[in-house]
Amino acid sequence: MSDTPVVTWTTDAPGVVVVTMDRPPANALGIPLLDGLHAAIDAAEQAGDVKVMVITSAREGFFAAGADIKHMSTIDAASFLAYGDRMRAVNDRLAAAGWISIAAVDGLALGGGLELAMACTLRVAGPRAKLGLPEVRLGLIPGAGGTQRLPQLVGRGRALDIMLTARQVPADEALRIGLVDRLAEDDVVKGALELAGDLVGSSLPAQLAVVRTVDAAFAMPLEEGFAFEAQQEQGLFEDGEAAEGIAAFVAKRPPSFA
Ligand SMILES: CCCCCCCCCCCCC[C@H](O)CC(=O)SCCNC(=O)CCNC(=O)[C@H](O)C(C)(C)COP(=O)(O)OP(=O)(O)OC[C@H]1O[C@@H](n2cnc3c(N)ncnc32)[C@H](O)[C@@H]1OP(=O)(O)O
Repeated sequence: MSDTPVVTWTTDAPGVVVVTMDRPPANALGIPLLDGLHAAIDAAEQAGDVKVMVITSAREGFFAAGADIKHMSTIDAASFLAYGDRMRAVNDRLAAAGWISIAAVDGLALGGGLELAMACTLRVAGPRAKLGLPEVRLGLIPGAGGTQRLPQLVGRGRALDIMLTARQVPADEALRIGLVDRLAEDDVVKGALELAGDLVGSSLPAQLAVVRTVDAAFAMPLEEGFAFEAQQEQGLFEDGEAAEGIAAFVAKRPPSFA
């Protein structure tokens, strides 16, 4: 068994961490890779100063090929459930993290690999990116959040088309339908870091409140969503973020946010 870490992380700029998956041959999301992603999230939580996390791949042609089918072929139902829980836990931790996450995809992101990318706040695709949820070809459904997150990004009809046909969506179509947010001409990590650079100057608490409020719009009736929005806005006044942003504007100086 190789002791080469399958997940590494580096800090490329203040507040920005780049997490790289490298599990030969296809970044199948087996236990070693899931454990590595949990460890990277643990490290970011312990650091306490992460504003943006980029998640990418060192595997040529692959972001992540999905759940580890070979592993699934060897386990019983109970282990299958535990495996699914561990995969969903990575996605749920990312979706609720105290930072903005960006999936930098320039290869195949299939099944659980696309579910991982969709659990991130934003997605940047390179020209070689192809994204899909082919689980029906295995007699499965996208069981790590894909049936919930894909329709929120691309709408019901397109989500059904993608999941029912198991097809791979190329980068340009993914941008057009909202499955990815930006296209990088070549170096997808460079593109993700440019996006990170557009994020880090603003208030992270305010950005996280925007993410929570947008997500709430899919989970509650409109009037409750308006009330939740007002509650989030009030919290930003109470924790001083808004006061600092407004004072900085008036004083014509850069804000010093939390
Ligand atoms: C029983 C009660 C349980 C109750 C339910 C409980 C809930 C369970 C929830 C589980 C969580 C679900 C999570 C997720 O939604 C499920 C999935 O992700 S399923 C997997 C989805 N992914 C795929 O289907 C992709 C499969 N791979 C391919 O189609 C092709 O490999 C490819 C990616 C298109 C590449 O094709 P090629 O270029 O031709 O290359 P190869 O096919 O030769 O592959 C190269 C090499 O990589 C290995 N590999 C590729 N994908 C995987 C994979 N997903 N898992 C493991 N290994 C993979 C492939 O075997 C080759 O390896 P080699 O043979 O060379 O050693």
